[in-house]
Amino acid sequence: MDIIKKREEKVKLGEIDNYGTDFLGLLLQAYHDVDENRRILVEDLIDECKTFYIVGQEPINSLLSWTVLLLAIHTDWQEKAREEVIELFGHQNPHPDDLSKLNIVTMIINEALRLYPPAVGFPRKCDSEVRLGKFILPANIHLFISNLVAHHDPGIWGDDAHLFNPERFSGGVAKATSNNVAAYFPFGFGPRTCVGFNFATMGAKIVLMMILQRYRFTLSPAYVHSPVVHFVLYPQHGIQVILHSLKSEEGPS
Ligand code: HEM
Repeated sequence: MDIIKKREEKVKLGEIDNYGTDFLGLLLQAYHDVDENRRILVEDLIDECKTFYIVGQEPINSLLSWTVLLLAIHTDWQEKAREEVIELFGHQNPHPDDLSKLNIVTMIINEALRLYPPAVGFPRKCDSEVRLGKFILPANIHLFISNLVAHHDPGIWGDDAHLFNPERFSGGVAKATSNNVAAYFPFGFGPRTCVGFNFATMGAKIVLMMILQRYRFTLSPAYVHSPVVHFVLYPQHGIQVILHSLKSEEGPS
């Protein structure tokens, strides 16, 4: 509330002439909208801030944790990813405009999201009776649509569904799912699909690349595999890896 009040105060005192063009600014404009029908309540404003604060961090932390685990085990893919990053960016910080050039890193992120989707599913309610394949779903039924289940279905992904194989995404999602793209939905689908999709994948790629530029990592014997769902899918006991600085490997410079 402090941040909100400070911004409102600045507008009141004429220090700034609008609430700002960032997300909070847009929410504040909606809260102060002169048109009653468009105006939002202070509770809505606070709820939106809470939602973005939580969903803006936890799922990305989850994605990065599982990706680091997978690459600590599959060091061949870690090496391939590092080669790609060094070739594209050298030791410079990656620039968001160049992320579309990434191939291997994108395949790895896709595969990590398949095996360990941070949001393992989402609830839906049928407004009216609907046919879903051979099922008739009655009105008002509550459903939990699990991407975790779909992402591990050998009928879609093949016998290696449970294995880490980023190569399956080399031709994109359509090829990986044999043109059944709805079978892969780490960010949901339809009108309520994740609004943070681009931000999340961009952030995760940048952090991963910055780690790859600086460290080789292997799995610590202390690691105990125990994925649990508590809002997101996270490693209950953390992910212990051993970092090897690439600077020290290169020798003194
Ligand atoms: C790896 C990271 C993320 C994953 C896997 C993820 C996944 C999801 C999923 C599965 C949904 C439900 C979609 C549906 O009901 O169809 C969702 C909704 C949402 N996500 Fe994300 N998310 C991630 C990051 C983010 C970030 C960074 C933000 C914001 C900065 C964000 C904001 C939202 C919001 C606001 C919704 C609700 C959309 C609505 O109900 O209209 N997410 N996300």
